[in-house]
Amino acid sequence: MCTAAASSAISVAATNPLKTFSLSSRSPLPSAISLPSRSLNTPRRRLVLVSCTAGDGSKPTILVAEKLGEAGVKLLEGFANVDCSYNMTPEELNTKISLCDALIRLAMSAAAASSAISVAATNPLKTFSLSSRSPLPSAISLPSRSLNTPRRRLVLVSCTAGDGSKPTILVAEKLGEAGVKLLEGFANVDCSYNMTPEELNTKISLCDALIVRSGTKVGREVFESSRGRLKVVGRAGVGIDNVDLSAATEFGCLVVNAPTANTIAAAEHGIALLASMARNVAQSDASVKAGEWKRNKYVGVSLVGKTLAVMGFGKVGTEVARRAKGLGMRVIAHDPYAPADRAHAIGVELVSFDEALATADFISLHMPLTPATNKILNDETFAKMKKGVRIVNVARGGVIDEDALVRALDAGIVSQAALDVFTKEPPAKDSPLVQHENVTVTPHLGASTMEAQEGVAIEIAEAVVGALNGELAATAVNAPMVSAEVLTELKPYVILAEKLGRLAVQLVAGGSGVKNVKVSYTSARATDDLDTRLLRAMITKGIIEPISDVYVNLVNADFTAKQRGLRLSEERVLLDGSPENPLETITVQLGNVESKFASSLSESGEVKVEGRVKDGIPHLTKVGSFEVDVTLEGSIILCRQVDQPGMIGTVGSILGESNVNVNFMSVGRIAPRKQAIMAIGVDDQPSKETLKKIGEIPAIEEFVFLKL
Ligand SMILES: NC(=O)c1ccc[n+]([C@@H]2O[C@H](COP(=O)([O-])OP(=O)(O)OC[C@H]3O[C@@H](n4cnc5c(N)ncnc54)[C@H](O)[C@@H]3O)[C@@H](O)[C@H]2O)c1
Ligand SMILES: O=C(O)[C@H](O)COP(=O)(O)O
Repeated sequence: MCTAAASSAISVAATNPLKTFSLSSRSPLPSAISLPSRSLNTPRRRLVLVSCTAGDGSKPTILVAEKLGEAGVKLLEGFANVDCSYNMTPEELNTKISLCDALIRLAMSAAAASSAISVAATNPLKTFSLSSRSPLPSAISLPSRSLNTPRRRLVLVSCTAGDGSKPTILVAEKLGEAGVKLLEGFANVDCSYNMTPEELNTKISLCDALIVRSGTKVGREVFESSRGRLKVVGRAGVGIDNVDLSAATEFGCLVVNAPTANTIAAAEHGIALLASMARNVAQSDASVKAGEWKRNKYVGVSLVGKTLAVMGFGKVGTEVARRAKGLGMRVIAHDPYAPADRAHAIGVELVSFDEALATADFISLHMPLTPATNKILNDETFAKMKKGVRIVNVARGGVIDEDALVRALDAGIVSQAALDVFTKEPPAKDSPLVQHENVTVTPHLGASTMEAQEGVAIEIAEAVVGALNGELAATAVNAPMVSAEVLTELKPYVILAEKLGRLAVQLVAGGSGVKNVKVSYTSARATDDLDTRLLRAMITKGIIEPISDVYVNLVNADFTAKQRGLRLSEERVLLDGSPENPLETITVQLGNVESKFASSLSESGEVKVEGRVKDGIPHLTKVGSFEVDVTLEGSIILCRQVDQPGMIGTVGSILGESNVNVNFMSVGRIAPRKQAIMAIGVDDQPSKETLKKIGEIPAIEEFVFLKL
C-alpha cells in the first residue's frame, strides 16, 4: 500500500436536507441536448441527443416518427431539420430513414402511463439505418419512473420547493419563445423586460432563478436582495461580465451561460462588419439616402491577400478565421491559451500579441473582457500597429480604450473601425467614437439572429431548468464541472461523505471550533481517475451545516470553508487490486478539538470516523479506533461500554419501551470483556428520558446521540 497525497480545490455539491433529491443520468457527451418536461403530474420525459451537427457543418435531420410535444419539436427545430411524419408504415420509415441522422420514437407503456423517448445517435457519415423495432445500440432511453416511487435526488445546487410548488423564474430580457415555453413546462415564469435596477431588486426576492442577456447588470445587490432564494442566474449568451460572479458564488448561486448557440451569429456579424467597413457600406448607404452620389469618396479596400489578426481564438474567433480564410485572407491569431494544433488545422498561425499588432491589416477582437484584457487596445498598443490598420470589435467594448481609439483614428494609425460593442451600452449619442466618420457601429447585434436567439433561449432554459432540478449544469460558470458519468458513480460516496462530515462534527464538543479537517480516501484507482472535488464539498457541507445556518452547496462550499477558516486537506491512499469501485473508504478526521465522545478520538487525538459503501449504501465502519458497522440512515446512538453479556438486550429494551425502532446494531470491541463500542441505528429520535435511561446503565461509560 502506498500513500499518495493529493489535494484539490473544494468544488462542489450539496444536498439540501429540506428538499428531495435527484440525480438524473444525462448523456455523458458534451453535445447532449436534453429536454425535461416537468410537471408534477406528468411522467418525466427526457430527450437526449447523442451527437450533433453533421460533419459537413450542415444541420442534421431528425425524423420524429410519433407525436411529440410542441416544446420538444421546437427544441429540435432550433438545432436540426425536423421531419414530423407520424403513422408511417415500416416501409415508409425504412425509406425515409436513409435521409435522417436521428429518429425519435415514443415507447408508451399503457400500464404506467409513462413514456420514454429514445433518440438515436447522429452519425456523421449518415450510414446507419435505424428502425423503431430494433433498439439502437447507441440510443439513450430514459424510461420514466412510476409516479408513486419517490425518486432520490442528488441536489447539487437547489431544486424545486420542498412543498412541491413550482419554482419561479424571472426572465429579465427578451428570450426566444421556445426557451420560454420550455421554462413554463417546469416553473412559473415572469417575463418582465426593461425593469429598473430597483424593480429587479424588489422582484428578485420572490424568484428562484433569473435569466438575463447582456443588458441587465446582476450585481451584488441583486444577490443581497434575493435573501438566499435566488439559486440560479442564467446568462442567455456567452459574456458574463454583467454578472458579479464572486457575489454569486458567495451567495451559493449558480451562474450558467449559453456559450455555443450564438457563436456563428457573432462570427457572421464580425465578417459582415469586416466587409462592410472595407467597402464603406454604412457610410455610402447614408450618403445615398441623403441624396448624394459620391463614388470616388467611398472607394474601399480589398480583403483578399490581406492579413487578419484574430485576437482571441476561441469559439467565435475560430469561426471568423475560417470565414476569413474563405475570403482569401491570410489569417494569424493571438490567444495565449489556444492550442497551436487547432489553429494549424485550419491554416492559422498563432503569433504573439506584438507580432499580431505589427503585422495585421485588419484586427478582429474575440477575447472576453477580463482584468487582463480590459483596454488591451490603448495608446501604447495602437502605436505598435501598422499604419492604416482596420479594427473590428464584436467582443466587448471594454477591451478597447475608446478615447485612445478616437485619437488613433484622428492620427490615421487606425483608418477605420467597426464596432458592435461599447464600454457603456448604449453609448452616449454624442460619443466622438460613434460619430466618427470612419467608424461603423451596430447596437450589440452580434448574437441577434432569429436562429441564434432561439438556440440561446433553449440552451439557457435547459441549463436553468436542469440546475433548479438539481442536476449539474454543463455550462456552469462558477462551479466545477463534474461529468454525469462521474456523478452517477460517485453518488453513494457523495452521500457517505456528507454523513461522515455531519457525524464527525457532532462528536466535537462545541463543534464550531473545527478548523482542521483531514480526509483520507482509500482507493485502487489512480489519482487521475478519481475526482474527489464533489466528495470534498460534501464533507464541507456536512461539517458546516449542522453548526450554522449557512446553506452550503456546490457553488459556495469552497468560499464558505475559507470564510470560516476551515482548512480541509485530502490524502489519497492507493490500494492494490481491482479499481472496480471508485473508493473503498473515506475517513474524516477533525484535529485540535475536544470530543464529547472520547472513544471517537484516534490515537493521535483527532475525532475520527470512517465509512464505506456496501451494496450502494453508506455505512459507518469505524469510530476512533473501534470498528463498527452501521448504515448511515436515520440517527445513531454510540455507546462505549464494558464488554459484557446482555448489553444489546438492555439497551434494546429501553428503546423498545419508548417505541424507538432500532434498524441496526453493531458492536466493536478492543478485546473480549474489555471495552466495546455499540453503534445503534434508530429510525426515530429517542426522548431525553430514554437517552438518560441508557446513560444510567452501569456498564455504559459514555454515549452520544447523533443525527444524520
Ligand atoms: N457581439 C455579440 O453579440 C457577441 C456574441 C457572442 C460572443 N460575444 C463575445 O465574444 C467574445 C468571445 O466569445 P467566444 O464565445 O468565442 O468565447 P470563447 O471563450 O470561446 O473564446 C474566447 C477566447 O479568448 C481567449 N483569450 C482570453 N484572454 C485572452 C487574451 N488576453 N488575449 C487573447 N485571447 C484571449 C481565450 O483563450 C479564448 O480562446 C466574448 O467576449 C463574448 O462575450 C459577443
Ligand atoms: O456575450 C454574448 O453572448 C453576446 O454579447 C450577446 O449578448 P446579448 O445576449 O445581449 O445579445
